[in-house]
Amino acid sequence: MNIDILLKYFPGLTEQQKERFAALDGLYRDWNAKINVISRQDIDALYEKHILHSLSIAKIVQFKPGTEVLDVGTGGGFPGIPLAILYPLADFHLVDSIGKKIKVVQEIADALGLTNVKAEQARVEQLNTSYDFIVSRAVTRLKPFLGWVRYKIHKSGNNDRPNGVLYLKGGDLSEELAEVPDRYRVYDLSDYFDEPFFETKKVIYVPKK
Ligand SMILES: C[S@@+](CC[C@H](N)C(=O)[O-])C[C@H]1O[C@@H](n2cnc3c(N)ncnc32)[C@H](O)[C@@H]1O
Repeated sequence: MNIDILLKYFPGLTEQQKERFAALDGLYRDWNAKINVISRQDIDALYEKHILHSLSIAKIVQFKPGTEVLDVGTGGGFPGIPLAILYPLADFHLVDSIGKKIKVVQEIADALGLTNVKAEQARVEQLNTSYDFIVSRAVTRLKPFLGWVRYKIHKSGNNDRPNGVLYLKGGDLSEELAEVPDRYRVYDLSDYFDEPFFETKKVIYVPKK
């Protein structure tokens, strides 16, 4: 598998970024055979459905050096690992409540030489740390999620958008969005990516109050 689909949307990748993204195919195939972190039928679509989907957050906010990012319920490292490759000067804390998933994430970060990733087995509710941005995909409904992370976002930052939550979601979100305060913005990923996979995909951005 090759990284052409990433280069189509992120043409300015450095050699080191290209090498790291290219290495993910083998790393995820090996680790997924031992510990299931990606559904088996999805592994062939790793670059589109997992890596590019994770990177879609970069179409909404470009993390400046020193930005602190928490990935809640990272599973096998999504969206945190692809974002950490794209933004080597930002710091990423990837947490999941399941230890064996965190083991895979740590092994992959180590194999890539990613020094800006800290992977930790933790429930997000137990963390006492705070961040500029909180990213996530497929963990829970927005309302309880915003409750979990409410006091974990720094007041101010130096990015082009105010600090907040960037949540990757799909499908009809009208019920879910009706439950949360209306300061969110919805970005349709079909505006950024041509592939049918992105037709129903969105980034929900909720700036800190
Ligand atoms: C469906 S998986 C998604 C994994 C990854 N974000 C992705 O999109 O591929 C949801 C993950 O959230 C984790 N999770 C659920 N509740 C959590 C919590 N309160 N704190 C930390 N992790 C949690 C689960 O262990 C699981 O690995």
